[in-house]
Order: sequence, then C-alpha cells, then structure tokens
Amino acid sequence: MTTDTATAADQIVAAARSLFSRGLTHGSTGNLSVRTADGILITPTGSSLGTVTAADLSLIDVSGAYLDGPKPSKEAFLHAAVLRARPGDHAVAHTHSTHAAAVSCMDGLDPDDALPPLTAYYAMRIGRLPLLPYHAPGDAALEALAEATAREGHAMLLRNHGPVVSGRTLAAAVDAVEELEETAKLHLLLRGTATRPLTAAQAAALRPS
Ligand SMILES: O=C(CO)COP(=O)(O)O
Ligand SMILES: [Zn+2]
Repeated sequence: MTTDTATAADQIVAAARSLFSRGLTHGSTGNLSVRTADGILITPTGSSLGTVTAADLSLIDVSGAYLDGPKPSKEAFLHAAVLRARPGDHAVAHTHSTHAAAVSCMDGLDPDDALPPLTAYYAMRIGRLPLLPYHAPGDAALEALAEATAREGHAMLLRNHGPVVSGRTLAAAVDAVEELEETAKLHLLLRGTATRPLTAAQAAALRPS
C-alpha cells in the first residue's frame, strides 16, 4: 500500500521525534524514508531527527536521484537500493544507536549474521543480520552490495557504523530497528556469561519473510 506524501511526512516526523527523544539517534545521525506515490520521501542531510519538520523533507526517486526539496541524506542511495530490492517494503530506518553501533565495531563477527537470536522478538523482527564491510558514510560504492543484501532480508549492519532496516511501513521498520538495538544491548550485557540463544529451529520458526 503506497502512502500519500503528506501522510508519509507526518509519519517521518513522528518517528524521528520518537527515536531522537529516546536517545536512539543523536546529533545529526540517522535517516528515515518512506516510499510514496511521488517517489521516496527522506530526511535531509545534516538534520537532527529531534528537530526535522515535514517542510524540511527531501524527495528522491527509486534510482536515488534528487527530485525535490532540500539536499537529501547522504545515505539516500542506500534507502533507494533497499526499496528497489524489496517492493513489499515501503520504509527504511537507519540509526547509529549505541549498542548496535558498538556491535558493528566488534572484531570476530560472523559476516553472514552478526548477532545471535537471543530472544524470540529478535528472531521475529530481525531474523538474520548480515554485516556489510566498512565504507565511509555516503559512499555509493556500497549500493550494489546493499541492494543484493536487501533482496535476501530486510536488515543489515554497516561495519563501524550502524543498522539499516526496512519494513512494510515506517512503524514496522522502526519497531525492527529498536528490537535490533535492544538485542545488541543484551548481547553486550551477556558477554562473558554462558548464554543459550534460540536454537536454529526455534529461530527459523519465527523468522520474518
Ligand atoms: O547517518 C548519517 C550518515 O550515515 C547521517 O547522514 P545524513 O545527515 O546525510 O542523513
Ligand atoms: Zn549513518
């Protein structure tokens, strides 16, 4: 279902405030997008999600090209790549949330799946978390890999950076990125403690499509 641009703008501003007010984004980090009938509405580059308004939002097309409004997020190409790869998804959330960003800096991660399925909600909302190799923010060299990764699943972790998660709606994408953050926190809390994640079969039974 495609959202109209005015509704999408309201959704982006509400989600931005919600994330920023709870410390899930800080400074001018993170960006949100929603696919609309007109293109992809996305937060502008350099904006704080604590103060961005509906009038500040940028419009790009699915190729990532600029259409209207202020200069889009430098990660606009990533949002467009994910939405091209996932026609059933209509929104993308990217954050530098503390615990997920911390995990993205850890050595020895499994590049196919950076976090264990510690809880049922993690298995339901994220499932698998591929780790993408380090690129500087805004480096479009990541575009092809991000698009290919998004064809396999709706979540990915950018090395030394943070998560990118899509959803059928912005609410779903934000819900999933929050679940990822909380699971990253649990993972760090449990370091040094013998831990029993879900079994592969238990996780697979809950995995999102
Ligand atoms: O998260 C960010 C870069 O990765 C923020 O960039 P923008 O301000 O360009 O959206
Ligand atoms: Zn970022």
